[in-house]
Amino acid sequence: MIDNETLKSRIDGGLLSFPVTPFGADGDFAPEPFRAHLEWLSDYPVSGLFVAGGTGEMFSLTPSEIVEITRTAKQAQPEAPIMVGCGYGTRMACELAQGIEEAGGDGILLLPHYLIGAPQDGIAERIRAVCKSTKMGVIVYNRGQARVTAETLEQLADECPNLIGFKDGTGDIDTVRRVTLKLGDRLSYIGGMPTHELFAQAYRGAGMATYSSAVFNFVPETAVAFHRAFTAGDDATCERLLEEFYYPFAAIRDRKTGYAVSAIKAGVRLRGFEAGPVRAPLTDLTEEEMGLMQDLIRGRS
Ligand SMILES: O=C([O-])C(=O)C[C@H](O)[C@@H](O)C(=O)[O-]
Repeated sequence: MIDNETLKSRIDGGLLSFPVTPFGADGDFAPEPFRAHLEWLSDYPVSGLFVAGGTGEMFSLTPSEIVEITRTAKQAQPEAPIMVGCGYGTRMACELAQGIEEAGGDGILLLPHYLIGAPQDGIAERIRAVCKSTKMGVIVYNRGQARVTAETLEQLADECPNLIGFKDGTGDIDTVRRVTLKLGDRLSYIGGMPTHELFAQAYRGAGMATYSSAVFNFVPETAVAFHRAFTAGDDATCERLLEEFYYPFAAIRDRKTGYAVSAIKAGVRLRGFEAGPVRAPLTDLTEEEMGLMQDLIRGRS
């Protein structure tokens, strides 16, 4: 297991990959296409792999599948830090974190709990319990019904040495700025909005020096070029890529709820990997939309 300080500094340093989870004709997790896809992506520079995250359809996976995905990712990329989506209710999340640790994971991304709104002290207690259940680094995914305040996070960071990161998918720049200001370099910060490149420059101003890229799954050349320009402060290149690729992609993505994941998986299939369909409740793109994706990819690879 990579130690938490090293893990934290790796995350701070670069682009983060969130691979899709391939499903076979029988609907089960398909390890071979997963390995082949990770192998292809490994030619491009990233700081870490987050498997079974939002883009990896964590919300549609069973806990045992998440453990199997961890093991497969670690075997396929033994040198890469492997962070894994973890979540559901508090007990399940603690048990799952232990399964991920045993399977060779280096860290977890703690996704929101399920169904019900909860008060701030309850949300904090869930994070605390999960941190205590594992030695791995824990990154809190601030999103949906599990939003934390800067004060909560500061308290948790004092109590839990293995709390190493904060990823935001809310778009609430006020909270993001309060968190980065209050916690400084105690945590790593990851911009995690759907198609985060659309927000990356704004988030940089709020103290987020890196982000996760879902489009990296199928246009790694473009994702790396954007991240390089972002890191260098080359806003003109970021803006050109927004106009040429990201805004047309967002127009397809915005056609239906859930396409922020489905369109990514479609892109992976179009690049020649047997990623299979998304699982319900998500739905796949239509033939017409696949054609739009194909046009978008053409010329970028
Ligand atoms: O958990 C996830 O997959 C994410 O939210 C990360 C994605 O990479 C997101 O940042 C995006 O769509 O670019």
